[in-house]
Order: sequence, then C-alpha cells, then structure tokens
Amino acid sequence: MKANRPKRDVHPDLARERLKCNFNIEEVTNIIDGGKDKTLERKKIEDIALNNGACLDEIPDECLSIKERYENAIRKSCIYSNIVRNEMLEITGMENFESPVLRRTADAFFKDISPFMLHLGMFVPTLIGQSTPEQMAEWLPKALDMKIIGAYAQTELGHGTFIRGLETTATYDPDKEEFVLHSPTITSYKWWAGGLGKTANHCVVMAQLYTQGECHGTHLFIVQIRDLDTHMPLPGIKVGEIGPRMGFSSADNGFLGFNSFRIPRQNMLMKHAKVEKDGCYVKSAKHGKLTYGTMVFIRVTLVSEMSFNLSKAATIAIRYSAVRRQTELRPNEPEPQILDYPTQQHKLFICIATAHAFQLTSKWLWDTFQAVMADVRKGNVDALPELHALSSCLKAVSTSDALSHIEQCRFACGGHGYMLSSNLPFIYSFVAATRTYEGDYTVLLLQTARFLVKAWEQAESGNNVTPTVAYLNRTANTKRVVWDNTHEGIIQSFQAIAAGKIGQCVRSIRDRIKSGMDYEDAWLMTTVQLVAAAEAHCRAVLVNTYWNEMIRLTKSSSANVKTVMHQLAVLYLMYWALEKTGDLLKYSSVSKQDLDDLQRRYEELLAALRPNAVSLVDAFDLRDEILHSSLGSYDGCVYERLMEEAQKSPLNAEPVNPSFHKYIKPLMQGKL
Ligand SMILES: CC/C=C\C/C=C\C/C=C\C/C=C/C=C/C(=O)SCCNC(=O)CCNC(=O)[C@H](O)C(C)(C)COP(=O)(O)OP(=O)(O)OC[C@H]1O[C@@H](n2cnc3c(N)ncnc32)[C@H](O)[C@@H]1OP(=O)(O)O
Ligand SMILES: Cc1cc2nc3c(=O)[nH]c(=O)nc-3n(C[C@H](O)[C@H](O)[C@H](O)COP(=O)(O)OP(=O)(O)OC[C@H]3O[C@@H](n4cnc5c(N)ncnc54)[C@H](O)[C@@H]3O)c2cc1C
Repeated sequence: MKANRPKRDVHPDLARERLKCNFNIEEVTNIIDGGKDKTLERKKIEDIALNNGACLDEIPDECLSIKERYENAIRKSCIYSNIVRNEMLEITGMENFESPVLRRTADAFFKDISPFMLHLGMFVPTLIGQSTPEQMAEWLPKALDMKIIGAYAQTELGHGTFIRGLETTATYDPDKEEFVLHSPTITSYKWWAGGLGKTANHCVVMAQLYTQGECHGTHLFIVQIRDLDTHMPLPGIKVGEIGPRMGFSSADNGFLGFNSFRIPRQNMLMKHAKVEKDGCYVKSAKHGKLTYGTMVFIRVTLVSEMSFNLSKAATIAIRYSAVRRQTELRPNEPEPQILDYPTQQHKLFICIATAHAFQLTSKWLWDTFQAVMADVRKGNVDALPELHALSSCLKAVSTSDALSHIEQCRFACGGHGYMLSSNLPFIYSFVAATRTYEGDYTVLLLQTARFLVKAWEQAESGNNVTPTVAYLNRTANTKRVVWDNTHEGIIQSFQAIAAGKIGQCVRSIRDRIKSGMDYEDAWLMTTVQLVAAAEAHCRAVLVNTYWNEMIRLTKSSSANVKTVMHQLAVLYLMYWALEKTGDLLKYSSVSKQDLDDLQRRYEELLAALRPNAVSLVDAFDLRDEILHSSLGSYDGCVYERLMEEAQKSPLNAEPVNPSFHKYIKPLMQGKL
C-alpha cells in the first residue's frame, strides 16, 4: 500500500523564515551527524530506504485495529529488514548494525514501533556482549540474517527493577547436559519483552541459575520458543501478547512461561560465567554485574535516542508555530505568528538546545562506553562503576527531560497538537516508556547516588576521585561558590549545587545513624535527597559536557555557525540556572539582582535566536517521511494536511453511520 503525496508550494511564512537565516544550515547538520562524511552517508542511506515510498501508508496507523496495525507493522518490518540486510549494511558496514541512521530511517516506516526493534535493539547486542566466540559464531550470523528473530525476556510479572528477585529458574541436569527452565509462580512469568508475544522465535531469558544444589543468581540463556516452520509455541512454552498499552502498540510485548522446558548446556550465554559439563559453576573472573551489560549499552544509546525524538517534536512545533497565527496584538494589525510570542519561544527554543545537548553528550558517552568496554576486554574493570553511575543518571535525566519538553511541544501546538496526525502524541507515548524501561528514573538515580556518596567520602578524605566527579575535589569542602554569570561561572555553580546536595545527603545519613538508625534505614530515609543529588550531578555533567563538546566541535566552523551554536549552549545554561534558582541561592552567592539580570539576558537571547529558529530545526534535516506530521512538514501546509488526514478517518467512509438507524433514530422516535 503506497500513498501518493501531493507536492505543494512552501507556505509563504515558512519561506520568509528561511530567508532570515544567517548561518550555514549544512554546517550545523554536519556537527549533529558527527561530520560531513556522516551526513553524506546518512543521506545516501535515507535515499535508499525512503525514496521508493515503501514506508508510506495509505491508511494511517491510528485508523487500524490492533490486529491490522500489528500485521501492517510486520509487513513493513520485513520490507525494511530486507533493505537493511541487502543495501544499508553494505554502506555502514556489518559491525554498525546499531548505527543511528538505521534507527532514524526505521522511524519513517513505523509511526509507532517495529515488532523487530528489540531483535536488533537488544537480542543481537546481548549475543555480542554475552556470548563466547563459539556461541557468537553459532547464533550471530543467523540473527543478523533474520534466520532467527529474538526478544529480551528479563522482566517478570512480579519483578522488573529488582533483578535479583526474578523467579524463573534454570536448573542444570548434568546427566543430560541440559538446563531445565521453569516458571514456578504466576509472578515468575516473563512480561513486557518487545516482539515476544507473536513475532520472536527465540529469546534471551534471564533466570536464576541452580547447579549442584546451589543458586548462583541470575544468568542469561538463549531459548528457542517457537517452531521455525509452523511458528507454533514449542511444548512446554506458554507465550502470548500482554494486551493494549499507552504506546508501543505494534511491538507485541509478550508474556512467557516455562513448564520444565529443556535447553542444551551450550545455550547458557557463557562469556562471563560458566557451568561445566559436570555442573561445576565458574564465576566471572572480572565483575559480577557484567551480565547486566546489555542494559548499560541501551542506557547509553538512549541519550541519542532522546535527542532524536526531541528534535522531531521541536521541528514539528517550530514549523507549526511559524505558520500558525493567533490573536491581534493591536487593533487592525495582522495576527502575529505564534512563534513571535516570547512565551512560545521559551517553550520551544530550549527543546532545540536540549536536542543538541543530548546529541553532543551522547557521542561523548558513547566514546566513554567504548573505552571502558575495551578496558574490560583486557580484564580491567576499574571504570565500570563510574560508567554505570554515568549511564544510569544520563538515561534517567535525558528521558525525563525529553518527555517534559515533548509535552511542551504538544502544548505549543494547541488543539492540533492533540491530533494523532501531528505525531506528537506518538512521540510522547514512545518517550514516556523510556523513562520506565531499561531502569526506572528513580531507581537509576539511586544507583548513581550510591556511587556519588562513595566519591564524596573519598574526596572528603583528600583522595582523588574519578573524572566525572573530579569537581568534588574542588568543591567538597566549600560552603558556597562565588556567583559569576559567565558560562564557566554557571557550570561551576551546577557543580557546587551537586557537591552541596551530595554532602547534605552524607550528613543526613550520618546524623540518622548517630540517632540510632542502621545504615539501610538511614539510606532509605535519605532517598528523596539522594535522587535530587544524583539529578544535580547529572545536570553538572550535562552542562559541562555540552559546553566543552560544543566548543570542540565548532573550532573550525564559520563565524555565524559558532555564534548560533554558542547561543544555544548559553540558552541551555541560563534556562537551567533559572529553573534552579532555589538551589543557586542555597549553594552560591547569587543575589536577587544577579537573577534578575540572568532573566533579562535569557529573554534577550530568545529574541536573538528567533530569526534562526526555523533554520535551526531545518538543520536537524528530518525528512517528512520521518516526521509523519500534519503540522511539521517542510512545506508548512498545515491546514491542507489536517483536512487530508481527517478525510482518512474510517468514520468518514460513509455519509451516515449505521448506528444512526440502529440507535439514534429509535431514540429520537421514542421507540428504543
Ligand atoms: C538500538 C536501540 C536504539 C535505540 C533505543 C530505542 C529503543 C530501546 C530499545 C528497546 C525498547 C524497549 C526495551 C526495553 C527493555 C527493557 O526494559 S529490558 C529490562 C531492563 N531492566 C532494568 O533496567 C532493571 C533495572 N534494575 C537494575 O538494573 C538492577 O536491578 C539494579 C537496580 C541496578 C540493582 O541491581 P542488583 O540488585 O543486582 O544490584 P545491587 O545489589 O543494587 O548493587 C550491587 C552493586 O552492583 C552495582 N551495579 C548494579 N548494576 C550495575 C551495572 N549494570 N554495572 C556495574 N555495576 C552495577 C551497584 O551499583 C552496586 O555497586 P556498589 O554500590 O558498589 O555495591
Ligand atoms: C514499553 C515497555 C517495554 C519494555 N520492554 C521490555 C523488554 O523488552 N524486556 C524486558 O525484560 N523488560 C521490558 N520492559 C520492562 C521494564 O524494564 C520495567 O518495567 C522497568 O525496568 C521497571 O520495572 P517495574 O515495572 O518492575 O517497576 P517497579 O520496580 O515495580 O516500579 C514501580 C515504582 O516503584 C518504584 N521503585 C521500585 N523499586 C524502588 C527502589 N528500590 N527504591 C525506590 N523506588 C523504587 C519505582 O520508582 C516506580 O515508581 C518494558 C517496559 C515497558 C514499559
């Protein structure tokens, strides 16, 4: 089903906006993509995947039933996977199957989500991160070639956060050299795994390993759950879909139960820990938490995923705001574009800046992740706690911030933003899930807090701490930092806020212990503060990294690109300083006058960015197919598209709905 899209002239308001642009858009696009060559590669891949129109739907996804939506998503997933397999990986290289370009083009095919997303997103990365070379040779080529389709089944009905509490068991039987997988209770049923319900024929399962009568905690196993020919569940497997949810409608999130289901010993993923043929358990020589590696990997990738989603929402809302006119400011004057309202700019320009902040930070985080993993491969796990703390807080804060900014984008589009055809509700519900999956917001910030409390204690006793908390060595014993309204000053204030909050947590815990609590209770009572301290640390990391990366990446840029990139980063610093005035008053010498000045400078900056706003979102270079939005298309023909999409409503297929004759008419005639 291919849809033909009418070509339209660009709306005059948008055309005028583009004439105002004073910087080289392509240069900014190159910075976002990570270089000119990357932009060229991305465009080439997008042309291959999208130019033939296979991604377009005649009937919008939202007008289909649950079953039709799933079937259509499978149809397109197969087309898309074939293009990836045959054409795209040739360009990116096989090893780059996780390239953001593939993720981005996938969005053109799926307004919601592909049922195959977790196959490439988690199943394949788990094979790569958790298999022995022999296991990799056995499974990976089949998975990459779509000969097998997998899911990641960790969460259970009873436990998601507390992995150690999972109940599925894998008991080793040395006589048959097999593991017996079993779901002993209803709460032990696997629940949530994307693609598991109807699509996958294999999955990675996390289960409590029992051998020689002893439990060795959770480990990962690869399990075939369906017949490859008939697709019927194998005997001993109970599998299905978990039912309608807020988003992820076409992801067939599934449940899975085992009734003493046997798998060969070789199906335990044994890169880090092993069970020998005789049942002897050999634990990981490196680090006990390496089996959590896929989660760390996804948390790292989610930061750039948030940038991408926010850039889509910002593009839609800013293009719409340039076309939408509302309210006479003065009698008989034309109504202004709503983008001219400073309140609208306040809602939206931070979204552009945040998309940049997350994109640049995500590249830095990705490099950090790669470096730590290279060390781990050599047996050095020293940097793992810092990576875990960093990826946890950046995942938590980036998903949470993206969610609230996307909601602002929807508010910024008034009533039309509520239409599914705007795509904003889809983007919102997709991102809403990211705040929960791969580790809930609060839970992950508390993980970071554990690391921060330890780092504080080290800094307090005069020891050097790891790079991302090095500011503690400077600020741990300072009462209040001197306010300075330069970018360096603002960054240092964020570090002082973080250090102040961590220090306060440590004091609260110590006071509570002094007053008779044990450590666990003292920690528990302090968790509200600990979450706030970890968030503050994350903000300090974000402002510092964004600033440094922006300076580094614009070194050879043209003057106007430098200026506009600089303006966005300053806007980001000022926005968050103004959001956190209470903290600034507590942990820096900032005065009311300083804050009033900051507010004025922030408002001036909004005005300075205004002429470039449309071009800044054009620089995200998101094709209409990827945006899927009646409000956000490049040509800005908002009203025509809204009307066109309205015509597609199934309720408009007939002039009179049968329910009139069945119910309304009898009611009107008093015959009901
Ligand atoms: C390619 C994709 C592209 C784009 C992405 C787009 C879409 C995404 C893809 C798919 C969409 C949806 C999929 C969703 C999938 C899922 O959600 S899978 C399930 C994910 N589940 C979780 O994340 C559960 C969260 N819980 C945990 O991580 C852990 O249980 C815990 C909260 C960390 C606690 O673990 P545990 O109880 O075992 O440990 P503790 O006793 O609390 O801690 C002991 C010490 O270990 C340290 N630790 C914990 N985890 C790690 C780690 N991963 N690495 C290193 N160290 C770790 C912990 O800090 C303690 O340290 P200590 O303080 O020094 O003692
Ligand atoms: C769309 C979607 C897709 C998913 N896909 C997958 C998948 O493919 N595979 C898979 O295995 N899983 C998947 N999940 C499951 C997901 O990983 C879990 O839902 C998530 O980790 C949260 O765990 P939970 O549901 O047990 O929440 P809970 O832990 O029950 O959280 C409920 C509340 O309790 C709080 N809480 C819990 N523990 C603590 C604590 N120690 N301290 C303070 N507060 C706490 C939380 O902050 C939260 O507010 C998916 C989930 C969603 C929504």
